[in-house]
Amino acid sequence: MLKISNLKKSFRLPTGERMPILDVPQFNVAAAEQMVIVGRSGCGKSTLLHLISGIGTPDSGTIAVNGLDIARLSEEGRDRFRAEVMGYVFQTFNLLQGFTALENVILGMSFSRGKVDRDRARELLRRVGLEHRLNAHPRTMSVGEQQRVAVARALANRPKLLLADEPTANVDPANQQSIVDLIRETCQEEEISLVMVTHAMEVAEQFQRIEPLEKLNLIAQANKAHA
Ligand SMILES: Nc1ncnc2c1ncn2[C@@H]1O[C@H](COP(=O)(O)OP(=O)(O)OP(=O)(O)O)[C@@H](O)[C@H]1O
Repeated sequence: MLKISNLKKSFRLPTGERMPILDVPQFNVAAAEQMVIVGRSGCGKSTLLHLISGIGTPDSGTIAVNGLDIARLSEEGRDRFRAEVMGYVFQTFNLLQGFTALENVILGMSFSRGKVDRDRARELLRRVGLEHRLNAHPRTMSVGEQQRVAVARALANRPKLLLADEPTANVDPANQQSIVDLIRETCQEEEISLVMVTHAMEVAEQFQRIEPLEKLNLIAQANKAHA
């Protein structure tokens, strides 16, 4: 499902110098596999998810998603491919403030070829415990409630690959587990591959495959050696 090879990414510093962030020789995720990436703050986890989703572009290397190298597509091609094939739970939610919870989830569907399925949107919101908040606007919702809307939106489109960046960072333990259960059950039922970033060890430990980014990323290894 996901095949990464020789992926490199750096950012330009204000001084003009380039700071290398990622050097990942290989990272693969099988169809319907569920795995987590862990690692210290700043080691490049969100950057890696941005590259996989095509929000960012690598300096070099290949990122094959469902057989297509996303790094070779135009920006428009990447946006379309992401809308059709991927779901993304952003660390900062990225909900549209002018729309209700239900509308935000429905909007997750309408950028793809799939037809809008209001019942699925309602069902996903029910499963994250927000059936009473369907018509609420994000600004009137708690941070944890907004996070749950973001999870429902990412699953709305029946993606093939779900990228989830700290999807339980802002919720209490009971809601944390219900979000993890919703994500994992939906991914299992619909054969969605899952790449989840988390700092919560009690979440990570529920997965068979836990990859510390420091192990995948030669830059993080070098930084650790110099620390
Ligand atoms: N657009 C950017 N320009 C310059 N530097 C950036 C940019 N985006 C990220 N970085 C830097 O790249 C490094 C990796 O950032 P990233 O957000 O991927 O880390 P992370 O592992 O997800 O951290 P956290 O666990 O704190 O969310 C950090 O040092 C960050 O400051």
